Amino acid sequence: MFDIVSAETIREGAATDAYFDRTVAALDHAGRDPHVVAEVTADQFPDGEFEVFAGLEDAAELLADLAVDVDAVPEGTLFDGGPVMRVEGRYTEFARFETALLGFLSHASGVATNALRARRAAPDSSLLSFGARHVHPAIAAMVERSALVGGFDGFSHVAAGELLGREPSGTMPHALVICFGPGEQEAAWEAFDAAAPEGTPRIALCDTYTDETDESLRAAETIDLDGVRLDTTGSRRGDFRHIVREVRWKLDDAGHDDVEVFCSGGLGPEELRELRDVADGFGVGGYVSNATPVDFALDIVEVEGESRAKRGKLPGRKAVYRSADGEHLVLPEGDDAPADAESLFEPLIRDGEVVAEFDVDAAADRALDDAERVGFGSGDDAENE
Ligand SMILES: O=P(O)(O)OC[C@H]1O[C@H](OP(=O)(O)OP(=O)(O)O)[C@H](O)[C@@H]1O
Repeated sequence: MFDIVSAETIREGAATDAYFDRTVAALDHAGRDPHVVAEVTADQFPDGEFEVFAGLEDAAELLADLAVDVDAVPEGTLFDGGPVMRVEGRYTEFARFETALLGFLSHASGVATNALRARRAAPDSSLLSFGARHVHPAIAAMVERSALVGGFDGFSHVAAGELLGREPSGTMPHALVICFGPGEQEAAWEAFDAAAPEGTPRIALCDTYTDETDESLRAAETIDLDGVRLDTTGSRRGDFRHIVREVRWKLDDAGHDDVEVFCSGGLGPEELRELRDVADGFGVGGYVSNATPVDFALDIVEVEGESRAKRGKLPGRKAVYRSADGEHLVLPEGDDAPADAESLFEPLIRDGEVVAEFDVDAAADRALDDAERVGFGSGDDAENE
C-alpha cells in the first residue's frame, strides 16, 4: 500500500482534520446546525500582490452532491485579496470538507502562479512542465493541469496526459545516451528516431559526453532533427547564454537553421528572461512543481443571516469586482459598485449540482489577460520569483 489518501476517502470528507469531526459531533450533541456563509480568502484586503486562482474543478468535484450553494471567481483569475469562493449551507454539511477544499485550491493556485511567472518571463517561447519528478506522484496531474492554467504549452507526465486528455511531451533522458556509451551518441539518436512514433518531434539531448556544439552538429547530421535540448549540468554551465548562442551559430553555419534549440535544468523566470531571445523553448521543472501553496483560509462570515466573524476577518458576505485597470474591489454584497467594475463571482454549485464548466485553455487566457492588465510577472516583481 502506498501512503496515499484515496479519491474515495477525499470525496466522502474523511480527508479532514480531526477537529472538524469533533466539531460536527459537538454541534450534533448540542442540536445546533446553523445556516452559514463561509468565504475562502488569502488576504482580507487587496494588496496589489497577485496570485492565480486554480484547483476549482477538483473543488467542485469535492463539494458536488452536498446541500450547499457555492460561488467562485473563475479559474485563471488573478486575485490580490478578498474572497475567491463563497460556500453557503448548513455548517455540518460541509465542515469536514474544509481541509481538502483548501488543499485543492492552495496547492494548485501556488503552482499556477509560478507557471504564470515563468510564462510571463518567456511570453513567446515553447514552455513545457518537467517537474513531476519533484513531487508525490499522486499529485502529478494537479501540477501539470495547473501549469497549463498558468500558460504552459504542455507537460511531460504520461498519466497526467491520460487524465487531462493531452499528449505528454518529451523525447529522451541522458539515460538513453549513457546506455549506448561514449562515441555512440549517434546510435542512441538513431534508435530514438527509429522507435518514436511519426508525430513525435525529433529532439536530441546534446550534452551527455562531449560539448553541446559538438553533439548538436552530430545529431543534426545523423537524423532528420527538429531540435536539440541542452540540459547542461550546473557545474559545467559557465555562461549558459553563450553556450546556447554558440550552438545556434554553429547549427546555422552548418546549414541547420531549421533545428530549434531547447533548454532545461534548474530554470526559473530569471534564466528564462536571460535565454528567451536565443532559445526556442524551455523545460521547467522545480520552479513550477515546487511552488509554495497559496495561504487560503475558510472563514464563516455570516450565521443565520447575521454578519459574524472572528477577530481580524471581515464579517458579512462580500462581492468581488475587478475594475477596468485590473484592481480588485471587495464590497459588502448589495453595495453599489463603480459602473466600470466587473463582478467576478460566478455560480459553481447550486443545491449540490455543479453548474459551472471548466476549460483549461479559457483559464489560461484569463490568467494571461489579467497578468497583462495588472503587470504581473513583468520582471518588476522579481523578488517574488
Ligand atoms: O531542473 P528542473 O527545472 O527541475 O527540471 C527537471 C529536470 O529534470 C531533468 O533533468 P535530469 O538531469 O534529471 O535529466 P536526466 O534524467 O536526463 O539526467 C530534466 O532534464 C530537467 O533538467
